[in-house]
Amino acid sequence: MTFHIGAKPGEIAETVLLPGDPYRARWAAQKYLENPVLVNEVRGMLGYTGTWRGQRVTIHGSGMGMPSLSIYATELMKDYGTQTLIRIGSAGALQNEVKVRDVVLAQTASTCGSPSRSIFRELNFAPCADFALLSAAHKAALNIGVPVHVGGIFSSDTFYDERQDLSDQLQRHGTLCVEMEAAELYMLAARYKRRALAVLTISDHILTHEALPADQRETSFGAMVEVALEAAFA
Ligand SMILES: O=P(O)(O)O[C@H]1O[C@H](CO)[C@@H](O)[C@H]1O
Ligand SMILES: O=c1cc[nH]c(=O)[nH]1
Repeated sequence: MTFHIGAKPGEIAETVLLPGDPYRARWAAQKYLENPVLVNEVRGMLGYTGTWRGQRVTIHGSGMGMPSLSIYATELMKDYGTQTLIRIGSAGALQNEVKVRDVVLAQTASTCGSPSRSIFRELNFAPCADFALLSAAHKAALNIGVPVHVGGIFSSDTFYDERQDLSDQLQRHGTLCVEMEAAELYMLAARYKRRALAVLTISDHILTHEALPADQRETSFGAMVEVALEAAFA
């Protein structure tokens, strides 16, 4: 047990999928894992361990934002020995060719600040995905047939953006989408020498304001979960 995770030693798998939403963790575990067992519910942050094609997997909520993600990712790596961490999140599209329901694989994630900012001081560290996971996820997305984009994303500290100038520069420099956790996940994985990837589903479009209807969220998130599982065990 840790401050924030109630699982006993051995109850967390070496591969963990991390949705921001704990209810997405429950949905994905019940839909994709064999024999999912609830291993954490401290603060309502649900985590389930089961198997996928015979391989042990945990699906655990990370909460919203980098401070929350950093707590769970750090405890998973340091206290439970997690080796592979794949975020399965929603994101807002920043490019016209990136459409609602498309999958984005975050090759790198820019940020204005994250919990790791204080240790990097003046260094603008460039967080990046594990290449083997990224490559396997791309192959899996092509096999599944879901539209997929690979490139840079933005991990924001704010959902309600007040910086149109920043959005304009991100868009101008080819940033595919915005979400709120990947940059810190990649920084932590680099620090602890683990594998990390963010697989994202576009839930809304920053330019067109199109959004995924609530009743289509689950079905649209399925491809992302399948891509993450295929990549983890490729
Ligand atoms: O759908 P999740 O994984 O929570 O991800 C996105 O959704 C939340 C904001 O609504 C933030 O956590 C953002 O990163
Ligand atoms: O952080 C996020 C997540 C989904 N959609 C957004 O616009 N922002």
